[in-house]
Amino acid sequence: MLSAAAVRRGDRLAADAGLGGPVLMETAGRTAATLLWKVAGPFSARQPVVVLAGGGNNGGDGMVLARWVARWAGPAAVKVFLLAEPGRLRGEAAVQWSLLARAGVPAFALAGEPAPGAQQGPHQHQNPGTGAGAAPVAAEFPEPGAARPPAAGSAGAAGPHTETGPQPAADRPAAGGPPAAAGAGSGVGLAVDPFLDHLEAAVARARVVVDALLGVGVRGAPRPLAARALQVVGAAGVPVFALDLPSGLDTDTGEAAPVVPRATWTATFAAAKWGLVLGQGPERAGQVFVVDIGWPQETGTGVGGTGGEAEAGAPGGGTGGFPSARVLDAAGVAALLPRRPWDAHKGWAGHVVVAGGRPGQVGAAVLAGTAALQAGAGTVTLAVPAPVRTEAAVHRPEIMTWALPATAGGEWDAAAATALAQRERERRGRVVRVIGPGLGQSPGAAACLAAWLGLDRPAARDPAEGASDDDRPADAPHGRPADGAPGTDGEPGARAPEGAAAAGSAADGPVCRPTVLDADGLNLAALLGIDRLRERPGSFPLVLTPHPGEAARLLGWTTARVQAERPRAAVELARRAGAVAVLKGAGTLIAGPGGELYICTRGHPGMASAGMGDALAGIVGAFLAQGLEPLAAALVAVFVHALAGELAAPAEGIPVQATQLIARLPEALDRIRRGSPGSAAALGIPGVAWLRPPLEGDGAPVS
Ligand SMILES: NC(=O)C1=CN([C@@H]2O[C@H](COP(=O)(O)OP(=O)(O)OC[C@H]3O[C@@H](n4cnc5c(N)ncnc54)[C@H](OP(=O)(O)O)[C@@H]3O)[C@@H](O)[C@H]2O)[C@H](O)CC1
Ligand SMILES: [K+]
Repeated sequence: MLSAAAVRRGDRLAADAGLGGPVLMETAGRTAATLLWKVAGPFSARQPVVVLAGGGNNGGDGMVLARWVARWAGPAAVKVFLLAEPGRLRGEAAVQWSLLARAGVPAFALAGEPAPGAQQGPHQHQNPGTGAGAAPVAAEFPEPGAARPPAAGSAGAAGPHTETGPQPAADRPAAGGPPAAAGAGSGVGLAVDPFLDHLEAAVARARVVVDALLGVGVRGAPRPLAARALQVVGAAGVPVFALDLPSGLDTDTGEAAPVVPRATWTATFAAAKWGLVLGQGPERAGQVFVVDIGWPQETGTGVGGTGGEAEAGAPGGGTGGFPSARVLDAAGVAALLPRRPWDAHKGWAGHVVVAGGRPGQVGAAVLAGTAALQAGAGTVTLAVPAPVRTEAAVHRPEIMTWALPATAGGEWDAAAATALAQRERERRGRVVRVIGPGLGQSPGAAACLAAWLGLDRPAARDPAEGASDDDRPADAPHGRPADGAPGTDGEPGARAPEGAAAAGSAADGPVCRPTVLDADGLNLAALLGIDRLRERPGSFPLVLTPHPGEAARLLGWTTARVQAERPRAAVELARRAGAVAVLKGAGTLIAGPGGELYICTRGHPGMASAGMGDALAGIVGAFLAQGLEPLAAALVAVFVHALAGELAAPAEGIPVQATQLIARLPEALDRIRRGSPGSAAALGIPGVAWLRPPLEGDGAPVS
């Protein structure tokens, strides 16, 4: 997942490695043409493709695509509208414009003044690739006010002609003339209004419109002329296939002016861009495909190396804009999953203690505990205030309950901190805490949290912890992943050293254990101060799972700022807490304390419902309990949670209840192990992968 600045850097690295613009553009345009054919083809003169091209390299990509469609289906199957004066094109776009002429692709462009001394007429395309000798380079597309009548022999001169050869100027359609004349009158330069009229007529009859107007080079909202052309496209109601980004979408933030197209498909090049997953990006981009255009592997990007879904890394770690992130994929997650030895017993898979619940909010703790169980925890206990114990116990017979000291009103009492630690010591095996679901923010709960985090007094190691792994087979793999796991680099999978799994205070006091903080656990931590979390004794594994509101409280930002700067917010949470941070929401982000950043593109809006966060916290706890290091546990949990949410939904966006998601967790795990969800192979085009494969829910199989 890249910022605009990182894309520019990746481009430079590719060029330095000998893969210059022409090669990359040809790969981009041709692969996009193949993909377009697959999703919307076949094309013909009766089912044509209309390409709206801009004067930059995004337009160049569109012209390459047009050339290939013409080659496969004949020139009449495609029509190009260049919203620029051909004489002002430079570099690769100029080369592609002249190649269009040789391919006989019908095209319209804006009229411009011929350059002094420029050759006129059909011969000018003999001078390809320079754009030189043509009009002086303009800094901008002409605006409506600057529209000029078509100048005979001007704009069309350097550009395409028809399959029947260049036509005399007299054959060109007059302004407002019949667009069907595109064959005979192609390559002509038109004033703005007739250009837009022709575009409108062509789009109305098109099978699909390719949006190649603006890519990552866009600055600000589309200017008036570009906006008018995009309006024409949007009004037609024809499916739109966007190249790199829907034109005008901000590459980094996903901000979109109203005219930015709502594409049905977007083919994005080299790696996904933040703007496709943030802000309005997801609703404007439609189904996003990541196209490997051959950036050298050293740039750290591309989809080729994974054998799976989109994986996009940081060329040099991301410069400017947002930090770069890796896209979680099924293959990478599968490599991190814990593998149970055949003789595993329940102690092997650890013990999850959910500390939460209070009168009226017992369900949150129950959901976290049930999710932990379904995700593979060996044993699960709900540690709750005594008055709600029975209520907590009735849901799942497999789950134990501990009744802890409570106030008269049933809230947490400060004495519960020590009571919980005492009960935990009676357990063998790895104990992991999930603190927060339904906890409340009472003074007693706050005191407990500080004690559990070891932030109430100096702490030391828990002597009981030394025996914790005794009942684990000596050679149990603890889910250690293969090194170099694609999609995750393997590094998060390394299991935390045994000693790091727990640190704490004297045997009679509170003990610190691997911990997941969620919900009110986070709100109370915000009151303690996020920076204090770094002071926790022994730096025991800690995973924070805030939603944007909780993240805002932790960081002292507004929720709006967190949402506008999600990548930065996630990295900041992890850095300041010295912990793993999971910033929930559409495109959940997972950040490690060392600056690692991942994004999960799976899941769907139907998962925005009560109890989903509680379930996720429990799942993270389950993978910590099964021996995964915190970053690996968070990555696996987020992906499994999202996939289970997809499996539980009959269709995208249909509401899913937390209990339904939890019921699908074993199936989600199984699918990931088998490597089935959304593999690139299912798409059938090497080097092209879904950023977010189609929903695999009930009744919605991958097609
Ligand atoms: N990632 C890769 O390795 C490759 C990407 N390719 C494609 O190239 C584009 C980026 O190309 P670039 O030429 O840098 O920029 P664009 O084509 O996106 O846009 C530049 C033109 O847009 C005009 N512009 C800019 N802002 C606006 C605006 N707000 N309204 C209207 N017009 C605007 C700009 O005009 P100026 O007068 O402002 O200069 C340019 O005309 C990338 O997205 C990929 O599609 C390569 O093909 C392969 C390698
Ligand atoms: K575009």
